[in-house]
Amino acid sequence: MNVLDIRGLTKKFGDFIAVDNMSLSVKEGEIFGFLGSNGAGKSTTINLVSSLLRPTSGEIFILERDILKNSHFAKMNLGIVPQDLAIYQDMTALENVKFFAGLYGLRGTELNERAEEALKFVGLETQAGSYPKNFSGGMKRRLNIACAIAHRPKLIIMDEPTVGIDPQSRNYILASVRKLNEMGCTIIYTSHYMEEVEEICSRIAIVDHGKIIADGTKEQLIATITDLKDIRIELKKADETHIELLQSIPGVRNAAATDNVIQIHSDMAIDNLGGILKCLIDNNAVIRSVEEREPNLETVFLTLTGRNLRD
Ligand SMILES: Nc1ncnc2c1ncn2[C@@H]1O[C@H](COP(=O)(O)OP(=O)(O)OP(=O)(O)O)[C@@H](O)[C@H]1O
Repeated sequence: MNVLDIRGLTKKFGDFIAVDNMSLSVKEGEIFGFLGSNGAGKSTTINLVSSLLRPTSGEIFILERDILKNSHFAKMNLGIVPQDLAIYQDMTALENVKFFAGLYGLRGTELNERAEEALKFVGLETQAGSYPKNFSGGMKRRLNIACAIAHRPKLIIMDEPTVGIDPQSRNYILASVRKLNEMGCTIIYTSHYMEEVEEICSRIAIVDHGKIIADGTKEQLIATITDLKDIRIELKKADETHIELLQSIPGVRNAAATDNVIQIHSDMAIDNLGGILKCLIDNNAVIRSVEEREPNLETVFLTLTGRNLRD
């Protein structure tokens, strides 16, 4: 069964098209990665699925029911972990979870039990009576997750839940995603951290300018670009001139710099590493290291969008 179906979804803000005729299906049991750079349209899509925004056109189905015609059903089956923390500082951790679970219609003993269960799930049971203002960023994120899962939704959408938190909390959140999935939840996980998506997602869609430009397992996506090699050259100082010159070398499909690391995707069949290094040296670059890698998801993203994920 499809837990989510998006058909021909478009959202315009004035003349600007944030989501452009998008179609997408997520099957029960998937951890579905929704990958895109800043402004690609991920959050707008999530806001449409959670009915915070109304589509300009198109349809959305949760568990095969149109969300506009079955708004209560859609709400009960959906848990959203928003990008911006949605927790109240002046309520305790437990009160926060109870408040959100209450919005989904839970009452009485069931409300108390589910709220405590959700707090335990994110490892905050000993902090039930504490106020989030005293929490670390990672603890706040975990509380945010507890608020979204207490009503036991079938579909959980997490919008960049690991932004700006410590590695320990990040690992905790990734483990929670897996555990929720094992418990039967379907997860949509948006991120612009490629490694996370590669690590936990069974299927990945790449979104760019409001469109899905690729959709498949990691292996399927990589198989679309296996004729490319990935060369990384760390320089003392990289600048735009280097990028422009490299782009004119035969075989180089694209080159981009992040900090002082130049990433080049080049035709596997053309032996041009010597030429690339010579070009850099001739243009006064000081080379710190050179590495050639197998193609990965990042290669796919860069090839398809012409940009690094975190530009
Ligand atoms: N309410 C709004 N009014 C006008 N433009 C908007 C509105 N909301 C979003 N946009 C624009 O729509 C585009 C998509 O934004 P969106 O937040 O969906 O991207 P995103 O992929 O979630 O990016 P990020 O990773 O930064 O959250 C952006 O260019 C954004 O500026």
